[in-house]
Amino acid sequence: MNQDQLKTLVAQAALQYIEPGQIVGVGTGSTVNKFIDALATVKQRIRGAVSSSEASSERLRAHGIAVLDANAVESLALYVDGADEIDPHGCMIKGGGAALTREKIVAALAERFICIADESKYVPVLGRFALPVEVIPMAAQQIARRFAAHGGVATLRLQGGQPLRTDNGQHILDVTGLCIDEPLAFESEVNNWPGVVCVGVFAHQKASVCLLGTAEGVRTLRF
Ligand SMILES: O=C(CO)[C@H](O)[C@H](O)COP(=O)(O)O
Repeated sequence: MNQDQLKTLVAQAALQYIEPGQIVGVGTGSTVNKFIDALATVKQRIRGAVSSSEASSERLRAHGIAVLDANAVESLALYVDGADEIDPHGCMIKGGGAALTREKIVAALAERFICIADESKYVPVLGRFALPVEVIPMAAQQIARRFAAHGGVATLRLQGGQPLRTDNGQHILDVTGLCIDEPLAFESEVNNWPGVVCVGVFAHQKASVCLLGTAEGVRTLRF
């Protein structure tokens, strides 16, 4: 099976967690797009979705799935999203699709985070994937210098030759050269740096379950 087929497999497997009448938290990315398509097949059974990006909202609406405002919801039973990396404790790097801030907000509403990922995302230690960090533009260089003190190299993410603007109107730094072996402490530290909107380490909002697509089928990891 190729990576695309593995994404389809785990996206469909996530449907087993959907219960009648639920409002589903929905992430962002190519794996989640497949989940949204799968969710459309059971849309009569759910009340709607809280979405983590404009792109996911658009896809949900195109399928006729109601998109609710996060402020209108007190809690969600579950949040389904992909990851760029996931470690053996369920901590993740996310934000490859630049939606990390809203992803963390919706994940924080949910009792359970169901991560859907192909096996290439499963790593012993986080940090091989460049860590996305959403920043206020005027703080970008000082944040880059702080990462340099940690051995990281921060690069401003571009789109069409211009700094990418997130759904929140901010910039993204992608940081290479990090070895994130204490994700909880690292997430807390970076969150405290002035100008950081959101760091793409998900340790406080880690996965409860990961549906990992492998050549042998879906492996369920519980954390
Ligand atoms: O964090 C994300 C978007 O901000 C995605 O979940 C992550 O990038 C994985 O994406 P994909 O399913 O396309 O591999």
